[in-house]
Amino acid sequence: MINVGIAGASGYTGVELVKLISNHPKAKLCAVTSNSYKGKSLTDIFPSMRGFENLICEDLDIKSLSKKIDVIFLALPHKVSMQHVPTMLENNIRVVDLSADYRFTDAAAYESAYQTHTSKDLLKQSVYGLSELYRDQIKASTLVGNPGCYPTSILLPLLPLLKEGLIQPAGIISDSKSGVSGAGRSLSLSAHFCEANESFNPYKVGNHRHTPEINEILSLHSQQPVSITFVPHLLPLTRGMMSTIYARVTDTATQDKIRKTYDNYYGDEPFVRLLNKGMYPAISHVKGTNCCDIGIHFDETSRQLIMVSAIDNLLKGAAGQAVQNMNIMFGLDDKTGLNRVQGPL
Ligand SMILES: NC(=O)C1=CN([C@@H]2O[C@H](COP(=O)(O)OP(=O)(O)OC[C@H]3O[C@@H](n4cnc5c(N)ncnc54)[C@H](OP(=O)(O)O)[C@@H]3O)[C@@H](O)[C@H]2O)C=CC1
Ligand SMILES: CC(=O)N[C@@H](CCC(=O)OP(=O)(O)O)C(=O)O
Repeated sequence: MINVGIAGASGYTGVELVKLISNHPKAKLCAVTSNSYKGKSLTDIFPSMRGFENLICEDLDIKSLSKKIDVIFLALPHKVSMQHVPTMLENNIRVVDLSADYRFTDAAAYESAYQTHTSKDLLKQSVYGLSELYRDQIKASTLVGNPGCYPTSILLPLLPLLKEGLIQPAGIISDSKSGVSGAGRSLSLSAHFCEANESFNPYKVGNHRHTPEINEILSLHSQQPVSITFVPHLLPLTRGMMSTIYARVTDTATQDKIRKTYDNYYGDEPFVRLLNKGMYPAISHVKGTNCCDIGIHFDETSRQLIMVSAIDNLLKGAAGQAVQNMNIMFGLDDKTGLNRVQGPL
């Protein structure tokens, strides 16, 4: 059994992790932490979590945690994770960090979006946790920077085609939409019911913090630096995310080559599903699963490719992918403890 701790269990991704680890056949939930609910049970915080009365939130005390856990999920805000990770690694605790603190290799790119990084040395050691594309590095890693939710929905469709030279690095556009749980559990005006309900709006146009993350990863897999146009929108839904991505193909690309490339990269992957020609994803089809569904439309005349992807932002976009990464780190099958098929909704 893998002994697991979850820091930030009182947040939206933290509580998803609690549910996943509690049902995981090879992992045991040994500790949960919260900043403001210390001493309270998960049932006190989330009345729907019946049966978790004995799971009491504790302080993030690394010495005490190191006696009982092998791995910790950090469902903490950016900048908070980096205060703890160096000591966790020194105490032989493996880390899957859901914040942005260890997603970058280039500290300057991190700092362009999040300001000062205080544990830059560890960026050389951390591995980007996009499970399907970084599996070999994740296997050998003690520190995984779990990808952002928008980056997951954008990189999964783009990376295989970019790596194989089938799309042009210039002029890629992603028009993306997220449910409100993407903003986390703490209160904010834009996540207020009356602001989000029955509405739909773009936000952080031209300056969203995920743009440098997406560009860094795309550029690492491209012949030339990539600078994507990324526009996020807020959907009046609790959970779910969709990205509609536009790219120009290269001269060598054909419909057949594009589909075969996806098949080569994802044919054996349990959680990435390329839909048949003419079929497109829906948020309702991936909600509650760790899946990323992808549908494509290729216009031979204009040489324009449209890729549409859908994920559950709290699962493949956060807690589900984090558990998939833990499975890979500990030599388990990716699917262990994760859903490919929705339960009753
Ligand atoms: N929501 C999403 O869809 C996604 C989120 N992420 C990332 O995952 C992380 C968690 O997100 P999410 O669950 O949405 O956030 P929430 O705001 O819902 O939860 C944040 C958690 O962090 C705890 N916390 C806050 N400040 C501190 C602190 N100074 N010290 C210790 N604990 C602290 C909170 O504890 P308490 O409330 O008890 O004070 C809470 O448990 C973030 O980095 C986020 O960007 C990544 C992908 C998708
Ligand atoms: C709707 C909403 O506000 N979404 C968040 C992104 C989700 C998230 O948590 O970002 P990370 O994946 O980097 O942690 C945002 O736009 O900042």
